[in-house]
Amino acid sequence: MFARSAVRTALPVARSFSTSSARQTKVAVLGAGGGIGQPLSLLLKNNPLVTALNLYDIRGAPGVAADVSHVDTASTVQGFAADKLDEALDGTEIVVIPAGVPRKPGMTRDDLFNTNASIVRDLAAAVGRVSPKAHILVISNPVNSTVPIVAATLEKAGVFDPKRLFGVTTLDVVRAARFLSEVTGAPPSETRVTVVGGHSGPTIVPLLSQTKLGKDISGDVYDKLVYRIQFGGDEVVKAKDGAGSATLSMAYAGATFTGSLLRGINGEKDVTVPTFVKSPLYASEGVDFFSSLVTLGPNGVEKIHPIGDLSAAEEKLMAECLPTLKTNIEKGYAFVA
Ligand SMILES: NC(=O)c1ccc[n+]([C@@H]2O[C@H](COP(=O)([O-])OP(=O)(O)OC[C@H]3O[C@@H](n4cnc5c(N)ncnc54)[C@H](O)[C@@H]3O)[C@@H](O)[C@H]2O)c1
Ligand SMILES: O=C(O)C[C@H](O)C(=O)O
Repeated sequence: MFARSAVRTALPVARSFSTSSARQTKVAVLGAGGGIGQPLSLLLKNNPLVTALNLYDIRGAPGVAADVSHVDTASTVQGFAADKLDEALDGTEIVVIPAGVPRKPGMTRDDLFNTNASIVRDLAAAVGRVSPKAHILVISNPVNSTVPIVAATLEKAGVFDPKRLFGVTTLDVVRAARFLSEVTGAPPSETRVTVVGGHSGPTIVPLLSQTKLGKDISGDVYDKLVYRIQFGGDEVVKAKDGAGSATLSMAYAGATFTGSLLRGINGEKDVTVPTFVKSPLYASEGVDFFSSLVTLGPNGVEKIHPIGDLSAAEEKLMAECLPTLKTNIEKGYAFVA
């Protein structure tokens, strides 16, 4: 459908940078006391491009902040209790949102909508009021709906900038690299896969045909690999047996994506990773948000890359993805309207 994109699909992990020329960047984590929030805050404390870290939660953030603040990196850390949201957001350039409830076995991500939609809407409204220029990174599920909820909330407030809103789909990319490496025996650094679409079961579309080591996988091995990438979240939910969903791998993925955005904001060129953004790619089919390779720059989204050539199997996956994604997005919009 589209010409194959020439961009590199490698997943940049959080790396060390010289901070001498880096600008000051205050990052807020909303939901910092949770299963994702705590390790994510620790990993962000370890990123030299973060100069100040504001940790907010309705429960426990000051304790997490006191703990993380002892790590001997340069950034400052402050914790904010439930009634201090505006203070937590003041002056922030990046707001990462892992606030909300996780799944239990037997639930879909969409089953979280009733609880998480209002949490995300209220946090987005506060960001729009206090830090309208902040980049917002949404982790809370269902991502396919919570990102449109944030967009619609900011639109209502007259401050929506589509270049600054991201659904974090990095865990799908992390899983795809890991699982493909298990099939091929090659290290994950050589098995990077662009994963497009959304973040739930059939809306997750791994483009194995565009990878050197994945393009010839077929038959049962292909089907099982795609299924594992699409339903990797369920694997963790089942193994945790009622105690939640992925937290540690998600913290790694969230810190990786935040690190990529920080590098783009700081002027590094060609930082190109998959993320769920307001996108023209399938807008003609009524799908306003879509995850694909995006180049990140000082103002957030710099370029949304074409999907590239799809194999017949991927065309089929895409045909399954789009109607569900469209429904999920419309549900998010409708909640705010
Ligand atoms: N995008 C992804 O790939 C991905 C991966 C894993 C989990 N998730 C999602 O992330 C969310 C969090 O998962 P978790 O395991 O950390 O859950 P958790 O229950 O361990 O933590 C959630 C935290 O959010 C806090 N919270 C609730 N309401 C809040 C509010 N109004 N303001 C601030 N904080 C609030 C809670 O107090 C809690 O500390 C879930 O919705 C989960 O489905 C997304
Ligand atoms: O599976 C979940 O509910 C959490 C997350 O979206 C994941 O992919 O691990």
